[in-house]
Amino acid sequence: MGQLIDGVWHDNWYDTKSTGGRFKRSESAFRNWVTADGEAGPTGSGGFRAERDRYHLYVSLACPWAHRTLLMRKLKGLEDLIPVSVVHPLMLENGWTFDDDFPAATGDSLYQNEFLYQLYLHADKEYTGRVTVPVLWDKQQNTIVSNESADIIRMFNSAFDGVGARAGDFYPQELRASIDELNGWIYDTVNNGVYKSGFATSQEAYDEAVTTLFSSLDRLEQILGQHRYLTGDRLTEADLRLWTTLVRFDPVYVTHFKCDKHRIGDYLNLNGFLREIYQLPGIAETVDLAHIRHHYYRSHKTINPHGVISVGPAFNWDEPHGRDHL
Ligand SMILES: N[C@@H](CCC(=O)N[C@@H](CS)C(=O)NCC(=O)O)C(=O)O
Repeated sequence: MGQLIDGVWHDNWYDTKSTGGRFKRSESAFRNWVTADGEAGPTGSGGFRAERDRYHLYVSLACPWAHRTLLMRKLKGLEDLIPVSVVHPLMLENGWTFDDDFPAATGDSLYQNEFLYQLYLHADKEYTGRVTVPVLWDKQQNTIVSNESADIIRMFNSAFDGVGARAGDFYPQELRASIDELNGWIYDTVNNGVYKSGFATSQEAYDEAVTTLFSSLDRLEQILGQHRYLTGDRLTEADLRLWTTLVRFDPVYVTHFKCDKHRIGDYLNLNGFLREIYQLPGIAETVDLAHIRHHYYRSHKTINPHGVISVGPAFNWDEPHGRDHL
């Protein structure tokens, strides 16, 4: 686990000393957009037109941010348009690697790199910053279009509609204000909240994060008791973004990140919502619990030094979700 500084890899853990034990997530560095016509998107530069067989997605099956992109790729039927490489679940002294000695780890099918940081150097040989997944790669310009999952799912949602994507809009105009508002606090207190709890190195930082996390889960439980999805009766990107954290919660975050006030299985509505989305066509196959559990328990030596993987709770996400009445 480390980062690149002026193009050189340094193996070091997150610095929480300067922030009173608080984990601060860095901003993503590559923020260009694939658009239908190749015009620039909301950030970055233009020149990335939606085309078949031009882009490649690098993910970890363990990572909740990368998982968002796999969900959207699946729902929009982009599997044939945008191939995927999957990193090895362990993220240790070299960061993410392309070792393929773990089921479903593919290696780097484009460049046969050993480490993900080599791909970042391929895009920018002086790169300074974290080396994260997901990465959307452009095979034509040989560079990273984006390493920000929130932006990548927006591109997948609409940019490829003219070149063979499946119909479906998960960020509809009339719900954008509501989706943006939900995304804001869910990102900060839930998606990132579990990491802030787990990576906290002071009691105060942990207490703050875990209290806010469970207040948000209570609030979400209320919302999901009123309607089927977060914004009403339609599945949107806000639901997908929440869901990738929920699916990791009981198998990992409860014990590994000390998010142990309640399990998702204890909440009627959150648990039904988790199951309903899990049961949508194609979604269960995006969930790889072996990658998820091996990654967290074995990569974070500061919080689980011996890498022992807990037995994990029993659950069955195939049971009826009970949300048809909503
Ligand atoms: N804001 C980024 C965050 C991505 C991210 O932090 N990914 C984690 C994996 S779950 C990662 O690659 N971490 C490596 C590191 O921080 O060095 C996004 O949503 O795409």
